Amino acid sequence: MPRMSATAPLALPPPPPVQSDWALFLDVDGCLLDFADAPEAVVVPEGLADALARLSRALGGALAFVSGRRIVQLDALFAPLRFPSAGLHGLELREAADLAHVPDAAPEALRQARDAAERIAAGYPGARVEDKGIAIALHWRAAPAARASLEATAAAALAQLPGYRLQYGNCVVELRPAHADKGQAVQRLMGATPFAGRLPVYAGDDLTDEDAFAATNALGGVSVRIGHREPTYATHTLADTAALRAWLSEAAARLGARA
Ligand SMILES: O=P(O)(O)OC[C@H]1O[C@H](O[C@H]2O[C@H](CO)[C@@H](O)[C@H](O)[C@H]2O)[C@H](O)[C@@H](O)[C@@H]1O
Repeated sequence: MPRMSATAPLALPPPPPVQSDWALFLDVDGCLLDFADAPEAVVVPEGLADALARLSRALGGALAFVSGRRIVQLDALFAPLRFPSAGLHGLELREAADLAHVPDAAPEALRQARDAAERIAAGYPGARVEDKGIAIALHWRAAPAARASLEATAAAALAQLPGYRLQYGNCVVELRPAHADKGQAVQRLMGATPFAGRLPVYAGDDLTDEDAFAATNALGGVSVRIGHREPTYATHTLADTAALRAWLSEAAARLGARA
């Protein structure tokens, strides 16, 4: 596995144009979509769903979302499209449009942690507790003052939740089962049709995407960091969500015309 740069930021190159023999894995929040103050407030920009559908067809269906969100949320955001997807940071997996692996119900200690976090969030307008079933996300994007209390609640709850881990992200800490990650999701998807035999290419922005960058690199693929977060395992970079969408739109127009 390549070493993550922990000192001076690496001058990473932009990725090459998308090729028809690639398997494309896309993170969602902060990568495909701009951040919003709350999970349900994100907007799918005009034309993005069409571009993804065209690109998916041009790649023989080898385009998947790999997200911290639940797959059901991804389907709702991009309805009526249903892409192969990994949800909950790799805990949920749907290799094809009609297949889903649904994890177990939440343990009692997680429900108690959710209730405790909701009591804290009530004191900070804008703070959010997102209930994702077997995982919860404590958000402070619109209420930075809530951060310390939410982080402390999550850390305390972790002691009562064997098999769980904290997942830090952009203005969020999550309590989630530890037994899967986005890297494992990429490995699993690459073993399935229509991904197998293609070159894996992964785009993402956050800490949870580093597992996928490392897995993609180990498979000889191309990993693309969106934004400037350091250190990273990524081998390539694009400046922001708009640059990623432009890269995908160009590919949809070029490869879609040939398909
Ligand atoms: O793996 P991703 O697709 O990037 O999902 C990671 C988390 O994304 C969402 O939270 C983030 O986006 C929100 C909407 O823009 C924003 O309000 C929040 O501050 C971000 O952390 C989502 O709500 C989480 O469940 C995902 O795990």
